[in-house]
Amino acid sequence: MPMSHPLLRQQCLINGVWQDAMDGATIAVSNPSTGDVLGSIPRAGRAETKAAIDAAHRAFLDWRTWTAADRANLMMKLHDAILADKAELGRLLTLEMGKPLAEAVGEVTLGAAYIRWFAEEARRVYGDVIPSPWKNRRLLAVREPVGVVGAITPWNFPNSMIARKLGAALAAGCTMVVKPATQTPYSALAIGVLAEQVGFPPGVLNIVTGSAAEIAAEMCENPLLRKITFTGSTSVGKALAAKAMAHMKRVSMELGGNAPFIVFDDADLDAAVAGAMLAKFRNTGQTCVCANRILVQSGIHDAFVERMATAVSAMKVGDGLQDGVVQGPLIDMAGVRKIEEHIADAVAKGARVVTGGARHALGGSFFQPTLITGATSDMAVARDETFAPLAPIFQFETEADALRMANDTEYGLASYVYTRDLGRAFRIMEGLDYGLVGINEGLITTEVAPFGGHKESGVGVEGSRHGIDDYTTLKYACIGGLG
Ligand SMILES: NC(=O)c1ccc[n+]([C@@H]2O[C@H](COP(=O)([O-])OP(=O)(O)OC[C@H]3O[C@@H](n4cnc5c(N)ncnc54)[C@H](O)[C@@H]3O)[C@@H](O)[C@H]2O)c1
Ligand SMILES: O=C[C@H](O)CS(=O)(=O)O
Repeated sequence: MPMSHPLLRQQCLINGVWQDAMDGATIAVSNPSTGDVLGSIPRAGRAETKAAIDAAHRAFLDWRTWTAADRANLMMKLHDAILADKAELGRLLTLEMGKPLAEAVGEVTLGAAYIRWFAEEARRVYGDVIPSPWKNRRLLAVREPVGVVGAITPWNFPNSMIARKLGAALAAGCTMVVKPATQTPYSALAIGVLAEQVGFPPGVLNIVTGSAAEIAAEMCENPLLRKITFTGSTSVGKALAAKAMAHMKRVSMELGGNAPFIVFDDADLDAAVAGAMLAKFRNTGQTCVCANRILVQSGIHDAFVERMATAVSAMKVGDGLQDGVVQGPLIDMAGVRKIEEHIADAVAKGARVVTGGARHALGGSFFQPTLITGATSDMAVARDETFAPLAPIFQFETEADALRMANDTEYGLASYVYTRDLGRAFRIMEGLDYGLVGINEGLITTEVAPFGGHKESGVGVEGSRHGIDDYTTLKYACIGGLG
């Protein structure tokens, strides 16, 4: 019996019609806190995805003719509807993903903010009137919507990762086919419910759940689909980008991270500990911008470890719907095995567990928030994205050591530095090879600022005044015969 929730839909949304997979196949969706089955979703594949792309193309031919102001007005109705239902959307998100309810409602609020931001940006998609080199011609460069967009999104932020793509796409005049993560489909489907309620025309937003490989293959190969935007792991993103480029699709890739969190001797200790707790343990350590390595200068090291150990051991672990819980379960047992591997590898190479280090007494995929010291660059935790509540402390001596250690990774998404020396703050910010830098701040994401990675953390930028560009194309018009 599926759970009771006012925004629960257990079908795909294609051309404004809620529908099952053509062969009736389904996939169960479970609550990671309890293991209970919440419901199911269609196991759709290529045929359903083709139908969704066809619908999105037909809708695009009309949606692109709407004025930017009319698109923006409808987007603001979606923004208002999301905020009006943020409590229920947050509860649904916690049920399917496990994050603490306050974080879930915060994510829904951020998702609405992306929709509002791009509703405002819709009317600022400017082109150029170019000074002509010819007396009898006039030159224009016009920004137009790229067309039908395929979006594939992760489980860790099942609302805001869709909203920051959907907002930019709708504002630019594009239509979309979304494939949400199989573990967390209901937040996406709930956005579909609200879009339908506020009056988005059928086919503007389509949501297809099921076989990731089959759905992605249709997105890559279907000539009516012009762009693929992906948020997820670097390994999947690289493979998907290669397939998409084989068919000359535009691609945006928001991929994995391995954020350094640098603390200098002159840092405000309390602020640095508070920032490290946010950057490391938000979403139970399952964010792309999580501090994966905490680099602490030797002079402040012991004091930092003592304060951090107190904060880490004080966190309440449990079902995200329970009051006071700040750490939920990992999404699945694969996540548990990965943190166990990282801890075992680190200890075998000389690290010390200060607090945590084992599965939580609650069982299932709950894990003790863990702090280790004596971490070194030869450890797995230094090279791979842990994506779990594990805080490894590395020690460094000089500014040059800190930058070298921080940049010693193929990733380049988020980074953080705590210092009260302004010159040092700029030297480190300018030396970090990352798309995002938090200076004396551990949580920096906002819809108004650009979000995108360097190196193997991705291609493209989401949010900010730049985020809409990837959903447009430039057309050059040369008007001659003017006598
Ligand atoms: N840079 C960012 O903005 C950002 C944001 C959130 C998460 N992430 C990254 O995402 C990862 C965690 O999310 P995840 O576990 O859902 O990632 P994932 O790559 O396993 O899955 C992401 C999406 O891709 C789909 N997918 C899986 N295999 C596929 C395939 N072969 N072809 C096409 N699609 C496929 C999944 O169903 C899901 O919808 C982490 O690495 C995290 O850093 C990055
Ligand atoms: O996991 C990656 C998300 O982009 C995290 S954030 O909420 O956008 O910072």
